[in-house]
Amino acid sequence: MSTNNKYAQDGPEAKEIAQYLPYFPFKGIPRFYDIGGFLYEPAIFQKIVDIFVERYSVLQIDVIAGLDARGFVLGPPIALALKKPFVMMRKAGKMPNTICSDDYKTEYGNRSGMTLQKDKITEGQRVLIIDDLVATGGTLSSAISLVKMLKGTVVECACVVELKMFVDPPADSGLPSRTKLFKDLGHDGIPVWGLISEDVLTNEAKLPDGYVDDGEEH
Ligand SMILES: O=P(O)(O)OC[C@H]1O[C@H](OP(=O)(O)OP(=O)(O)O)[C@H](O)[C@@H]1O
Ligand SMILES: Nc1ncnc2[nH]cnc12
Repeated sequence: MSTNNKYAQDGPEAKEIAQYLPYFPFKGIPRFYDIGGFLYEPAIFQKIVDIFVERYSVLQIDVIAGLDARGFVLGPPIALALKKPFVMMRKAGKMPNTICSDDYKTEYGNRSGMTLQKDKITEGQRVLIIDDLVATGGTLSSAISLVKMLKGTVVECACVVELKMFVDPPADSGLPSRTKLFKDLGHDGIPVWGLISEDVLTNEAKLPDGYVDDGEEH
């Protein structure tokens, strides 16, 4: 069974939503995409949820997993609409009785393992993973590992934003490759879907005078 492919990446709906996803220099990178933009616009937030619900309403899913922290904002309304259980994949040390992935890297930082409570996925269950954005794929890889540790199957990883520059960058670019990372970890073949890519994310935030990048990691 496959997804409902009505909404193409960077299609008209994606282009509209992209206007509410500003970017600015933060955490030491030039383009940090801020989901706070669309969360502030109920009609746009609702549109995103509706698009995800439509895409996955035709797929057999047992559990929806959201990633700490921004996947916790997007996952629950989608899980409620699809009437599926929602499980949290949290950064280490936050929940009892967990399994833990290996440490992983994001576009701008190193992370200790991601965790999941042991009883939240059972053997053979079909899991949809949800996050706001995929860049290097380090975070999604940790989530996929957790599902595999509990013998579940990841049906897809779904994100509002997919930064395509990391999918298969030229060797001389210096960028990490998501394709290589997934292959090295045995995750190749697991689908990743993003509604919006950097190609249409053109809303550069106007920075206030005196703006400083006070993000956690540099
Ligand atoms: O594909 P990657 O390179 O791994 O980057 C993507 C991840 O980075 C951000 O999370 P972050 O760890 O900054 O956590 P936050 O949601 O708490 O800000 C984002 O929400 C994704 O989970
Ligand atoms: N460019 C980016 N913007 C927002 N969150 C991110 N997480 C990893 N890369 C990111």
